[in-house]
Amino acid sequence: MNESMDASSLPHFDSLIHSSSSSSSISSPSSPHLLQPRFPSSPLNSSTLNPNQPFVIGVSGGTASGKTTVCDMIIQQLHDHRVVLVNQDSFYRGLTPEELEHAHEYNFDHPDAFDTEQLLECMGKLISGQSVQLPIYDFKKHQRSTDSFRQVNASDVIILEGILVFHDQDVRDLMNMKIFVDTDADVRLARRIRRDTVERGRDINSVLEQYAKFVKPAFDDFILPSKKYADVIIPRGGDNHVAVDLIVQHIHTKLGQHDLCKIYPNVYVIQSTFQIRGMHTLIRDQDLSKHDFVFYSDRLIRLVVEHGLGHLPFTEKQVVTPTGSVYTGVDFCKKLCGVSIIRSGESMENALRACCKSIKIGKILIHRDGDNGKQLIYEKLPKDISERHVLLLDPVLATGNSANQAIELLVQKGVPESHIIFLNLISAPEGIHCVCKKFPSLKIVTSEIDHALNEEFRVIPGLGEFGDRYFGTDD
Ligand SMILES: Nc1ncnc2c1ncn2[C@@H]1O[C@H](COP(=O)(O)OP(=O)(O)O)[C@@H](O)[C@H]1O
Ligand SMILES: Nc1ccn([C@@H]2O[C@H](COP(=O)(O)O)[C@@H](O)[C@H]2O)c(=O)n1
Ligand SMILES: [Mg+2]
Repeated sequence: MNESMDASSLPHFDSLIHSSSSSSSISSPSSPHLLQPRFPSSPLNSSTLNPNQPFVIGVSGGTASGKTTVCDMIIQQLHDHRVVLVNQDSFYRGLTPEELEHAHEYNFDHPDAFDTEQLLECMGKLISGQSVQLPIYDFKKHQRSTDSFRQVNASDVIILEGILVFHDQDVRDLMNMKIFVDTDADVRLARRIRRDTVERGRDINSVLEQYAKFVKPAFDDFILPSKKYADVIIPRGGDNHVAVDLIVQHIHTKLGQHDLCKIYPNVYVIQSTFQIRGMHTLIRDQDLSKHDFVFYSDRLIRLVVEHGLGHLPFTEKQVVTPTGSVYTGVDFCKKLCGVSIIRSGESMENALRACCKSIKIGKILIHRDGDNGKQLIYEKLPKDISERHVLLLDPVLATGNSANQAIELLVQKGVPESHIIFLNLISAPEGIHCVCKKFPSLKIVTSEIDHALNEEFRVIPGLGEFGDRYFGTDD
């Protein structure tokens, strides 16, 4: 699980640390515990998912690139959320008396300078909603405070910032979003000289010597190679207001989303409006007439289908308008088809036909009461289905067992997983986990994610048997 140390990094590890490594608190890169997964309940590990997990952002970059500045800007703009900042610096190991005597020979830029085990433990607690006391590190004394801590409480957003927060895979796996602050080396060195002489009690010669001996080589060996893990790279750090605004917008969107959308990037819940909530309120009402149930279900289905079509690939197309001007637009994806899971899925066919003229629609029947609870009974699919994008139709996703059976069939027929868009009106979290774990590249588009399944595997609050209510066979 963990990054092993690059052989190329070893020469930069100072002789003092080599010679005293057995007595120093710095662990050997080959310590057996480092080979074990140390924090199994990462937010992306859905089997141990806590539905109220905070959004975790990692911010890395070279020294003095502006990481702390960017984090402060993000925190300021997220003022309507509870946000905490965790600095990797807090987890610097304090130097032993022997190391302190030769502090200028110590490599503070090597991954082993940090207590990553402790960082993982603290992050694990914060992610699971507990408060933690973070160590306070003194850059002048190269020591942690022995009598004071920084109390950090559970939050909606946790920002973990530091030069090497992308180095260790277990730490990376905690993050929902990774930002790399990319600032020119000469700018960084100039800032570092100013900061370290003004704030960290160093003289200019020691800053330059440390930079050449440790900071720059470690940047090349550890920090720069970790840039590839970033989702977003911010050139010019805190000067880049556009990038920071976009990041804050994205975080706002993610915080407003269902937790499952944060975990599974291919799950899309259509943006809720009072119209949509109103229609859901009606179709969930057990006293709604059959006629109205069909009417409002059809309206919602149409919205889901339109939204699903928006996820198909497109090509650029130019047309000439009656004014003689050129309009640059897009051309719809032509190679597509629908597949309905009988019987409820058939209720979605009209909406698909209304949006896509003469679209081919295949059918799959899965019987739920067979030996293993899911048996394929019937299938009729377009012969060239492997060349098409497939809109798979089922208004209610419950356990995900029949959906997986249907998707397996499509994949067997040669449809790439990423060419399948599964459309639902209502999805249960259990069904989403079941489908997304098995088919992570498939997209799910739904109008609402419900609370859970009950002991009879019915979606709660749900709307009862969709097929019976839609086709009038419920009395
Ligand atoms: N855009 C900027 N323009 C000028 N100075 C900056 C800018 N961003 C950061 N600094 C200064 O550079 C130093 C390092 O910035 P900081 O955000 O602490 O970087 P990091 O956390 O990456 O080490 C600080 O003294 C800070 O005030
Ligand atoms: N006792 C220490 C500990 C760390 N450093 C340097 O700090 C840098 C990391 O902090 P940034 O805010 O710049 O990201 C790192 O490059 C270490 O060299 C130190 O000088 N003394
Ligand atoms: Mg900093």
